[in-house]
Amino acid sequence: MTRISSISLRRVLDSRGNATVEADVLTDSGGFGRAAAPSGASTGEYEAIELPAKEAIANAREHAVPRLVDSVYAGDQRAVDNTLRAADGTDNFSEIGANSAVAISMAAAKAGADTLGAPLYQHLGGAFRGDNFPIPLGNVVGGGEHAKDATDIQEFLSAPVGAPSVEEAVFANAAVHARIGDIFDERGIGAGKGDEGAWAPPISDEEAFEIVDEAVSEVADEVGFEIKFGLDMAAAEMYEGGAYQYSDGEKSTDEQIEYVADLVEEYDLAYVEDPLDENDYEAFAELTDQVGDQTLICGDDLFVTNVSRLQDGIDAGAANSILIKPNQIGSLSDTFDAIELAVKHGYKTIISHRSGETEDTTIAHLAVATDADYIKTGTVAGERTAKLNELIRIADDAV
Ligand SMILES: C=C(OP(=O)(O)O)C(=O)O
Ligand SMILES: [Mg+2]
Repeated sequence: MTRISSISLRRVLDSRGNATVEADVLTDSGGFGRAAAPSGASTGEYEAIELPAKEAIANAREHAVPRLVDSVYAGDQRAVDNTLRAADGTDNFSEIGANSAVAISMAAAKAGADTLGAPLYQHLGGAFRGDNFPIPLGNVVGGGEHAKDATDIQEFLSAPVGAPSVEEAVFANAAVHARIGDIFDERGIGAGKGDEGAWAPPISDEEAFEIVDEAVSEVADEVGFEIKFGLDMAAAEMYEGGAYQYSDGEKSTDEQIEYVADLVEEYDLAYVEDPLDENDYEAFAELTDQVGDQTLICGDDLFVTNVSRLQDGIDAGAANSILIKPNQIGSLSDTFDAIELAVKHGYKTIISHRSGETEDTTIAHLAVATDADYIKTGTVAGERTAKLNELIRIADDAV
């Protein structure tokens, strides 16, 4: 009933104005699914390969589409993804492109859900999902690879850990974003916005900590529940010549560990993503040993949603949480495998957008389907609110 009858691939715009791959999957009985690949800027060294959109589309049309159409059932996600892997023939989707692969994989899941008449989160997660919601981590200030002449730290993330509902959490993050804009006005700081819609001010990390801390506690007082904040340090992007390069000087690995541990203490950080280089499991383990009982130490570029890198991290005690980005690995099945391994070992899971996004809402459903602890999908820009609003709709049984 969910047999794939056709697949169309096209170039569409992402939020940075770059071309990305959109896939439409149709089934014999009229089910339809459409999904688009996101794209990273601060990509991990070990991610699956994104090809230029035209090349990814041409290669997928030649190698993957003929194997899927009239043969594979969209409702059988493993079969779809195994076929994509077989059509590609490499470990990292460098032949058909992880962008074509993930778009087809997600579109097939949506076509399967549509044919079955179920919301995507229910098709992926089962009948008992849909009551628990992830805490949204909202990027409110940032720089790094996402904005020029702004903070060294890539993302300062509002974390409404005490919110009674996903809706209130989403609005709390928007209020923190707005309050930070007011503080910039009060201080005469002119701030543009980075790729994800976070403020991108020309200030030091130190001043950003002060401002985010103030905004978070003011909004927490207003809304009446706890809001903390966290960071994505994207430290692999800063690591050069054996040290972490900041605008005001460099830090050795030991100094970086001490700096992050002190920040966790001083600001009671809820979350720290990629505090160290993506090849340094040992330093990650040292930091996790020091502060892992107080905060989440999360691997993004470290794990790249890859079960074998995650297993290495589990063995080394390198973190206590994992960022999950389907396009880092190229298929939903591989994404689920990473989530299952993480959960089995007590890791928290954070489903994430990329800095280049589209209006696609698959990750909102993925987060609910897998009962993820957090979702990181921005705060205010349209391609970010697409996911946040979808979470609100899921909670309202309106999908
Ligand atoms: C969302 C992120 O950015 P990018 O998509 O550029 O990797 C991140 O690093 O977590
Ligand atoms: Mg990251």
